[in-house]
Amino acid sequence: MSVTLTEINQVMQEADLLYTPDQLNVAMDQMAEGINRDLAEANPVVYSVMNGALVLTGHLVTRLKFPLEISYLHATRYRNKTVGSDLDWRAFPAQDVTDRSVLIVDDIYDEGGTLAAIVDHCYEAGARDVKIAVLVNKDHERKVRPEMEVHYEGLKCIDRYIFGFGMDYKGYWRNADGIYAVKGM
Ligand SMILES: O=P(O)(O)OC[C@H]1O[C@H](OP(=O)(O)OP(=O)(O)O)[C@H](O)[C@@H]1O
Ligand SMILES: Nc1nc2[nH]cnc2c(=O)[nH]1
Repeated sequence: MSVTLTEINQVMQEADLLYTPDQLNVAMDQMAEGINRDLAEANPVVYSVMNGALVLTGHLVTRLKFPLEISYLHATRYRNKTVGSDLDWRAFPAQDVTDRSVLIVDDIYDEGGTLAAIVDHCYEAGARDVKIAVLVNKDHERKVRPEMEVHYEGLKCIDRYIFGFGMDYKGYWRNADGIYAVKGM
């Protein structure tokens, strides 16, 4: 997909700010409180779902006050586009998670196809327990697995295409320190 810097800059200029950095910090404090409470004795592997979870993971793990391992996996449904399709695994989890506790960290739970596939993969690989932490849960009725539990959720968001704090608009603005909604989307 070709995109110009003019478009990228215009998207930011016209975007609606949904959550400020201060609001994100409060949300991440609350997420960390729950994770510290539940997983302090669990010796978990924390899997950051690339690329979107890169920013959240860095902020979240410094709030966790117990021993853990950090790793990553790369699965993408959107491929820097604004509409998702089938899941493309670009890097499978590397650790042996047999009988381990796993914490999946992702930026956004939208339709849930990504998280559902990752959770299934971890259990198939022998994980004892898989928990999910997301910064944003998009509010709509299109969840592919509505019964899937999200254990640590920072914020709800309206049903628009959002970017910032790890989330992209056509590959850009993952570096924005707030969360924004694209005008008209
Ligand atoms: O709930 P879903 O509808 O499955 O969407 C959520 C996924 O979409 C985004 O990833 P994306 O595929 O855009 O890749 P990225 O992490 O590289 O941005 C996001 O990081 C989640 O992993
Ligand atoms: N950047 C971004 N990625 C997503 N993946 C699923 N939903 C979204 C969204 O609203 N924004």
